[in-house]
Amino acid sequence: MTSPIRVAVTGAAGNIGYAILFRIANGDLFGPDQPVILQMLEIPPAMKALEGVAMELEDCAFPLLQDMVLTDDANVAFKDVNWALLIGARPRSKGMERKDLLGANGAIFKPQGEALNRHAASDVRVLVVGNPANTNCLIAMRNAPDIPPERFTAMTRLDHNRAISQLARKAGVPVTAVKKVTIWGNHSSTQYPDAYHAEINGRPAPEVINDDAWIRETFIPTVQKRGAAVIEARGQSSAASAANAAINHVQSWYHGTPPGDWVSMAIPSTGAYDTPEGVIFSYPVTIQNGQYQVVEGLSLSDFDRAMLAATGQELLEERAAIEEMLG
Ligand SMILES: NC(=O)c1ccc[n+]([C@@H]2O[C@H](COP(=O)([O-])OP(=O)(O)OC[C@H]3O[C@@H](n4cnc5c(N)ncnc54)[C@H](O)[C@@H]3O)[C@@H](O)[C@H]2O)c1
Ligand SMILES: O=C(O)C[C@H](O)C(=O)O
Repeated sequence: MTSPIRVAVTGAAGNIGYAILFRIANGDLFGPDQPVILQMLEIPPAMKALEGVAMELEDCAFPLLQDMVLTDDANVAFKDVNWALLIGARPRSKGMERKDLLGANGAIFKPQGEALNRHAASDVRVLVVGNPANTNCLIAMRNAPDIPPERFTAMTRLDHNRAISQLARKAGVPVTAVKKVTIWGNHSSTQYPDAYHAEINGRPAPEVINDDAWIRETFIPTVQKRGAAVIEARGQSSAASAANAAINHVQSWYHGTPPGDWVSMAIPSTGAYDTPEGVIFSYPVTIQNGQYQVVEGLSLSDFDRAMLAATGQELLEERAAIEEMLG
């Protein structure tokens, strides 16, 4: 029997937790033959709710769900984990920017980075979803000095998926016709959703769209502000689409990217395309055998460069605001 993969999920009794746990237990991350063990972390007041979620997981009788751990101790939750999905954090409410959460949420990621460093399996890979995701990821990474930094990533896949859908709708094509979309930089309203290097049915997206004003004045701000639009409409931040994007992120990292396409992942900056060092920056990446690589050789216009510079600058400012939390 294949040995199980241990997946830690923090904030497991929260909204995203509720949308993601059942899919993981169903085998959506690693396929239909790979058993999993869910190691779920919550804070003490949410433990009772977590017990209810665990009862429901049990009631699904998922064949691949080999065991569950429910705990309010990060040392227990991260014991021997192969994957850590760091979701637990406060969501923003109407009128807030994600970086307004930095003080409250940043403090969660220092002890979690330390606990991962002490207890995770040697092959651990980390996805940070809790906002502000890039800078929380930086905090966790810097407090886990024994884990190779490239194992720490933050989620811009939801923005990536949003961008695909917007382009497909505008072009009147199925989402599968849209490839090579990129989200550059921060998971924030300064992110740069890049349609200029994208393809639709194998042709340059700007040529197919043939409406540059729409790209600049509608597409880019729609993707940048979609999280806020969902909060405005639902009264709560996106949960099912965020869970779906987290599943996609892990799937791509685990199974690889298909030929002729790439995905967006926020990773420790490589300095590529003149991006700032020492932050978690989202790039276009291809993935093979569990290793991601930034797509090289894209030619950037002045507009692209200005957009990258703006989001890079915001990441530097976020880092400066939490400098004391970096190990
Ligand atoms: N990167 C993205 O694209 C993206 C998308 C959607 C949401 N988010 C972010 O994900 C986070 C979670 O969103 P949600 O809707 O599930 O929120 P939620 O409030 O429904 O759930 C968060 C859960 O985290 C728990 N929690 C708080 N502190 C914790 C800690 N120290 N350890 C473990 N658990 C802890 C809470 O008890 C709660 O159950 C928010 O920060 C939200 O902004 C990110
Ligand atoms: O926008 C938010 O605060 C939630 C999330 O980051 C999103 O993009 O939907």
